[in-house]
Amino acid sequence: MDRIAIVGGARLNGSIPISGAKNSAIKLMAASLLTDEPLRLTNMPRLADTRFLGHLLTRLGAIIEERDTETGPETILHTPEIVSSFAPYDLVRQMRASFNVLGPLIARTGHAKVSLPGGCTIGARPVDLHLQALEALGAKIDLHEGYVYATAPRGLRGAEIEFPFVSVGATEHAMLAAVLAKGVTVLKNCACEPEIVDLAECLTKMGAQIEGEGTTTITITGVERLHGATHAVITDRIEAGTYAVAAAMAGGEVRLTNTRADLIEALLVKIEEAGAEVERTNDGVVIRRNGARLKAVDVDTGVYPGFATDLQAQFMALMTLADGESVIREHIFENRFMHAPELARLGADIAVSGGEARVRGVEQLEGAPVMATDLRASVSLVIAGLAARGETIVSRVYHLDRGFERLEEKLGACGANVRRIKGEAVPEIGE
Ligand SMILES: CC(=O)N[C@H]1[C@@H](OP(=O)(O)OP(=O)(O)OC[C@H]2O[C@@H](n3ccc(=O)[nH]c3=O)[C@H](O)[C@@H]2O)O[C@H](CO)[C@@H](O)[C@@H]1O
Ligand SMILES: C=C(OP(=O)(O)O)C(=O)O
Repeated sequence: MDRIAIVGGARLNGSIPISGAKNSAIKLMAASLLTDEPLRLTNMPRLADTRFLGHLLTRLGAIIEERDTETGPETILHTPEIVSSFAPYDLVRQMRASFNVLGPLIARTGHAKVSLPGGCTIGARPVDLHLQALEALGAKIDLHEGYVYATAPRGLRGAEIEFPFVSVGATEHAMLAAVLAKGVTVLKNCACEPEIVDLAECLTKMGAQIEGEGTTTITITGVERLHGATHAVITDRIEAGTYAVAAAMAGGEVRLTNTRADLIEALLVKIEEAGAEVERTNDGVVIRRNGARLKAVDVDTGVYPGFATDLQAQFMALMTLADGESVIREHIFENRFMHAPELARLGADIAVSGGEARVRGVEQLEGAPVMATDLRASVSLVIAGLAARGETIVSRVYHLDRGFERLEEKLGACGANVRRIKGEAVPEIGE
């Protein structure tokens, strides 16, 4: 298993191009199952998660071609025929979003057998809302031995569905099924995340009829069939936010390009409150910090446009060096503070109680061996390592590789001392 070594102390100066969003790309890849024509996705991130999902889609009948073009990486997904409606445990357990093949499989073939999903262990993460939405659309769902068995022999029918609380994955899953259902579907209390808007825009290019994406009510008029399209994956706001925090932590001046400041406004306001300078540009954002000490700032995670839970660990790393006490409350996932004890190994002073963490800033962190526990937790340890005295070695970085493309290269180009220590290969899923 690879590890990442960081020697702290270097300021960051330079430019970082932000990749396409993992959390959008994987849903768009699932959407490709809805048509027998090719879907061409540009601005595609090359990540462990997109690779794993590629293995699953190939098993279901997709032909996938990855290209590096002058305008960037792209992937063409073409599923002329669904050759199997079975998504096995080994190909679904690694990543939550693999479960999103269930809706498209039912919509296209009328039946599916899909393993219950995995993903970051940041809470219980049930899929009850996904299944309730599919049932409301006319699917018959049974659960046996860790698998969802779904049938809809007469096809899916439009319905009115009100989610009892906001779920990104359930909103997307319902959209993926409803686009081919007969009649009109009205989804209420939907998530408004930018990745949902991106999915709606791609599905619309494929011929779907969708209104209201980005608001809490989405109306979908089902169509008989969808066709091929070309779509650019939206910028990864979590990657952008992560490097914004890294720049604030290490100091210096970092320009983030190929992204949108408006998508991380809730974070940028907090970075400004903490004392770093933020300049919103046409294609991203510039973060500057001189040597002055950061100030403690409180944060509450929330649904979009609130402060993203996927940036909470990174912000906690930043607060470990702030002057004063910062209170960080996690409202989305019940177990998303696993980075706290690892940050403590570097000298951070953090007290966790339920969904609240109190971070009392210290003058200096010191490098130490630490362990990545999930995707965003792992990058928070890298961020802390950038400002720690001496060397920090982060193990289990396969978590990080799920969602950060060429991290060492991107940080290294700005002067960070970050290198990968190659270890034994982790067996690749599906191989
Ligand atoms: C691959 C992907 O896009 N992952 C993102 C997605 O996860 P994901 O789609 O899993 O997150 P949700 O918005 O669904 O989860 C929100 C909350 O609802 C709960 N819940 C969800 C579904 C359900 O059927 N039942 C239920 O109880 C979850 O356990 C959680 O407590 O949105 C999260 C919230 O922005 C992000 O942190 C993840 O990075
Ligand atoms: C939690 C995440 O991913 P997943 O939902 O696949 O676990 C994430 O992207 O931060």
